[in-house]
Formats: sequence, C-alpha cells, structure tokens
Amino acid sequence: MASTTSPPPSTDTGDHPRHLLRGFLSPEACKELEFVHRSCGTAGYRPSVVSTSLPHLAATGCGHLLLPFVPIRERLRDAVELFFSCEFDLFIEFTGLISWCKGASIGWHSDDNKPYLRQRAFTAVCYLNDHGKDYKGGILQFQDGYPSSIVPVAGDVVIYTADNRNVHRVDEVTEGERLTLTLWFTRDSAYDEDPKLLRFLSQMSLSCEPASQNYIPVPASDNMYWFAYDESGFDIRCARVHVLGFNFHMNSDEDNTSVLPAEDDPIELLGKQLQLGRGDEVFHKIFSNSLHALQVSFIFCCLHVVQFYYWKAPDLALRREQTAVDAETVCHPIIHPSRGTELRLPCDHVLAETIFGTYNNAGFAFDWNDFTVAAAMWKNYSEELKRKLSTRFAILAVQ
Ligand SMILES: O=C(O)CCC(=O)C(=O)O
Ligand SMILES: [Fe+2]
Repeated sequence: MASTTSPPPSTDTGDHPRHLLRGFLSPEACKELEFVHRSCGTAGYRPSVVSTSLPHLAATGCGHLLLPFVPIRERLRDAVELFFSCEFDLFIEFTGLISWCKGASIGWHSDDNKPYLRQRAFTAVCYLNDHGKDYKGGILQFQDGYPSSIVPVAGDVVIYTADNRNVHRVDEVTEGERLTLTLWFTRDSAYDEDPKLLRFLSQMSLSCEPASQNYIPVPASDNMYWFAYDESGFDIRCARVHVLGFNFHMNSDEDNTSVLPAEDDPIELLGKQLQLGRGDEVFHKIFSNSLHALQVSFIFCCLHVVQFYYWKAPDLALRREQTAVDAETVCHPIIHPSRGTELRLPCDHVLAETIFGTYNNAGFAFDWNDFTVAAAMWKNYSEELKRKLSTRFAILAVQ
C-alpha cells in the first residue's frame, strides 16, 4: 500500500519565515568550495570549527579564489530578496566557509542575538556535503514552524530571518566534517562586505610582485592554524596533508642545516621551503616563497595542490585508463627516497584523523604522474582565476 506520509513543507511564510531551496548549488560548485576551504581554512570562531572568510582569502594572496563565490553570492542575494520581498534592499554582511568538526554544536539562538549582530536581517546556509555520508550529527533544528529540522544535503540551501522568529540550534557533530557556506544579509550599507574585500584585494595586488607569482598563497600567522581540542591539538595545515597520506619534507636541494628550526618552535618550518612526500618517497618539486620577508612558505601551495589532486583525481584516473598517454604530454615525476628529511612537527596524527577523517577509501590508486598533471592543472586554474580577477578589477576601476 502506498504511504500516505507527505514530505514536510519546505516553506514557512507565516510566523517563522524560512524556506528550503533544494539543489541550489551544483555538485561541482560544492566541490570547488570544499577545495578552497580545505586549502585555506583557519581555526574558527568557536571550538571544533574551521573557517574561511572572504577577507581572509583576500588578505592571504588568494584573492583569485573569491571568484567562485561571486555568482553564488549574487544568486543567493536574489533568492533571499525574492522570498522575503525586499528586492534591491540587501547587502551581504558576511560570507564564509565553515566546517563543523567532531564536537561542534550550537545551542538555541537567533542570528542577530548580540548587540554587535543586530544589523543582520537574513541568513542563508548552503550545505556542501551530506549528513550520513560525510558526517554524523549536525542536524539543524528550529524551535517553531516548518520545516522544523533540516538534514543537510549537498547543494541545498536554507534561508531564514535572523531574528527571534527563527530560533534554531545545530546538534553536535559526532563524526566527520560538516561543511557549509554561510551568508548573512543586512539592510545597513555600513556593514556591506564588498568594499572591505575590494580594499584587501587592491592592497594585495599592490604588494604582490611579480604578477606571475601572485596566485601563490601567503600564510597567515601560525597561531591561526592551531586547532585546539581538549588538551591536545594540531596545526591545520599539517593535519590536512597528513589525512591525505602525504608528509612534509625539508627542501633536499638546500643545505639542510640552514633550514633547521629554532629547537623550541618546529612549526616555524612551515614558513620555509618544503617538499611533499608519501611513504618513503619525496616528490622533486620544491614548494617555496622567497618573496615574503617573514619566511612565507608554500605550504598552502602544497595544500592547494594536494586538495586539487583529490578534487580532480577521479577525472585523472579515468583519463589515464581511457587514453594512451601521448608522447608529447607524458610526465616524468622525479621521486627520491626520503633520506630522513621528513619534518618532525607537533601534530597529533591520531587526533587529526579523528577530526578530519582519512581519504584511504577514496576509490582510486595513487599515482605520482597524476599528481604532476594535477600540479600543472592547479597552476592553470589559479592563473585563469587570476586573469579573470584582473579583468574584473579593471572594469571596476573604470566604473
Ligand atoms: O549550519 C547551520 O545549519 C546553521 C548554523 C548557525 O546556526 C549559525 O552559524 O548561526
Ligand atoms: Fe545560527
């Protein structure tokens, strides 16, 4: 007999104005934002949370990574204005990628519930991965109205008023990493995020030379990457690389003694030139950034490449299987045995795996040739975004 249970309504236009937009973001858009976040995120504003704000991207040499957000922000603003009947009325106050890791939760609240948050009028939360598949817990519950709870599905977006008509909470995440893109909208132009972003972008484009290199990330201060958990913790950059099966090595082309850290602060090595290894092998490419006075590293660059590899790896593996490798494009990655160059960093690997999970079951075989191709793809991707950003800047400048 057919079930008579109908799905819960996805809209409340009464006392608790909110709306669930299913499939608002494509799977590809979700993956791209995940790549940005896993490459750039820092310790978040609450315990067990990692976040990537747009000003942070702009300020750390990743202004080009704002571009994937541009059409999404505009579409979201349109959707919010349309649903809440306030066309041409809203500014975006905050845009950020947030991961809620094991132990993260938030109790009953409304999003404008502090004096310094009163400017917030509406919220949009976009889910970038799936409850059940990617993490456990983390269900969004509303105190009144419908839908009364949201089980996150990648691509879905919930929009609601930021006031006390939509008191809500997020259940504790008990396993995995729950990823969202969260935006707040305001009617007060003094809180508009855009002028702030443009200021950061113009400062960065003036300070980053030569132009061909300025898509290379510039790390923020080390303490921003420290993820504290109970009595332990880890540097987010080390943990991300570790859970993907890689490790950091000293630059073997250098006189190694010159890159040894101060005894008491090995994390400083993350600001120096590095290589990436896997098991007993070290990849020849040196990740470094000699342009920055404070020993800026390419560690983020390593992360970008690693994350990019995992983003694109299934495509690469498919391409490898389907096509005979063209003699012109064949890659020759140079791999060295590790010779004890692995960096000894204060990173609790067990904790890192507990918090970020591992990619051991990603369903494809690792291949350094693919990694080399991915590194080139990452560079093209970054350069292309950089070009688009320059064009946009030029258009804005003449407006
Ligand atoms: O991620 C969610 O589902 C809601 C998050 C939330 O309530 C907040 O950030 O204020
Ligand atoms: Fe909230």
